[in-house]
Amino acid sequence: MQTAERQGTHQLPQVHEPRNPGMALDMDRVLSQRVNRSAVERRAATLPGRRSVKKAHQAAWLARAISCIDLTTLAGDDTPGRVARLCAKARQPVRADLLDAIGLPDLTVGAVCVYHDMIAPAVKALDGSGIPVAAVSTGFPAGLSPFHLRVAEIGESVSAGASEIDIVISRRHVLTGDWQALYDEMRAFRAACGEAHVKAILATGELGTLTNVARASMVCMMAGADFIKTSTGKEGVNATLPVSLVMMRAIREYYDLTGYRVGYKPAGGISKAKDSLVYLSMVKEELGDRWLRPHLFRFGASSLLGDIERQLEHHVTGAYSAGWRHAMA
Ligand SMILES: O=C[C@H](O)COP(=O)(O)O
Repeated sequence: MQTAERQGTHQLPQVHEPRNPGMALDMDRVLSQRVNRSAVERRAATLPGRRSVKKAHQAAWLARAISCIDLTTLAGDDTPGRVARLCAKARQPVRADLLDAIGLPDLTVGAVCVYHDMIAPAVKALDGSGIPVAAVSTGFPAGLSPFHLRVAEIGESVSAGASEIDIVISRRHVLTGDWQALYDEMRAFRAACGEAHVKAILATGELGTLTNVARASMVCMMAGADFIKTSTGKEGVNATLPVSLVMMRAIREYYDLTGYRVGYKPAGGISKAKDSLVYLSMVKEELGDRWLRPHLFRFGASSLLGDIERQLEHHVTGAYSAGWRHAMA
């Protein structure tokens, strides 16, 4: 990273990013997506071993990871109290003395991500912070409720104050190769979001092949997705490096085709600081520095922040604290 970037996201100049308007469904382009699984897996396997994040810059990279977290709670026993505590963590993700030590006293996470009923407490708890509330929607996680209810759910969540909506696609449209149906569904979801940004959750662990992942990514971007996201966190297999490579390359191809930058959100099972650094270096290599900002990259994670805080504490004090001290996130 360059010197200015080592200061962390909050000192970076704001970049204006025009919103992806989508385009007509280009079936030839969709069907031309073909992925060689073993080549992708070989390339992905080389990533964790590479030391692309130098030790001296690690605190800055960890801070960058924090700024890109969608701090998430998606549990049946969520309460306004739990969400308020999570939002306090979102406002001040790391102990104040550690933030001062790394020179980023105003660091926050990228967003707080909750179910619909928890939007109101989250909006209240984040008032004045500028941190957006993201809501999972459209019958999350399976997406199998009646279509009109899924569309209506988006409207309800936007009215309740969510400015980001994480929709789930109908996996059956991918598994049956009905790309037109997937496109129409995604377009309707995008329209229902209005000004709120929409993240399309592909549930890649249920799509069967990496070729399907590439095609579904392309269709959702053509239909106007602001972000494509791997997983709900509830599938048997969630974010992986091979899937991320495929989705990032689809994002790059879409950018080359249209000039619009679509964001990327790996989600589910990312809980270690060192894994977050691998993802960041992958984004840097595959998409470039411009994507290393919260408006184009997020981690969907419920427990990653706790481990990053531990690593930052070690970086600043030379000692590790016990894991239980970071229980909330
Ligand atoms: O989108 C976010 C995921 O649901 C979080 O998954 P996680 O609990 O495995 O971090």
